[in-house]
Amino acid sequence: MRTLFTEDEIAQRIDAMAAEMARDLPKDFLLAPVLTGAFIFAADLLRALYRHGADPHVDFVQLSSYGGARASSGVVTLLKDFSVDIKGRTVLLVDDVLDTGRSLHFGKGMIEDRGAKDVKLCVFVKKLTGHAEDLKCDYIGFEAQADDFLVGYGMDDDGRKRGLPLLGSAN
Ligand SMILES: O=P(O)(O)OC[C@H]1O[C@H](OP(=O)(O)OP(=O)(O)O)[C@H](O)[C@@H]1O
Ligand code: HPA
Repeated sequence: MRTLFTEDEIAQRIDAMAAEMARDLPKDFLLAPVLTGAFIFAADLLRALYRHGADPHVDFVQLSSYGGARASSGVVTLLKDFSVDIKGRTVLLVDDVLDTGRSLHFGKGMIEDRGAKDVKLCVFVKKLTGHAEDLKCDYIGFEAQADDFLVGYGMDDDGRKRGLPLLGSAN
């Protein structure tokens, strides 16, 4: 396992992202993390937002397309829907990694279909893949190479390594 970004680098980057979001987003925005991978990033981001004066509502959605594999199945399955009505709201959809882009594309489509006022996309790390879905992210923490299989900071390798506090590459 190779370290790509340390705990300190991650904390500093999240603080800077939160400062930008707290400045730019409306006071009543909804923070929507995509389970499972985004739960660690979302927890740190939420507390950094609070330190910067933003106090959003939080609601989770759960999507799955990889299972235990290192490559996308190509099909995104909705495992848990939003619990709140998102009509008319500004939603910040938060994921751990953008790879093919299918998951965020799917989540964004759901939010738009439900009549949100605005959808912003935020990702902890964007892989420099030739994205299957052409998605514009509003907030990007880090970039990684397409051939790195990322682990740690919420990201798993067949269910393991989510708790690793840094961002690593398994290959
Ligand atoms: O851009 P993509 O190619 O769609 O890949 C990104 C998605 O893949 C992972 O989810 P996964 O399906 O592995 O579920 P998990 O979050 O439960 O690990 C990750 O958490 C992202 O949601
Ligand atoms: O590189 C990755 N690591 C873990 N989960 C992932 N889901 C998409 N890409 C990745």
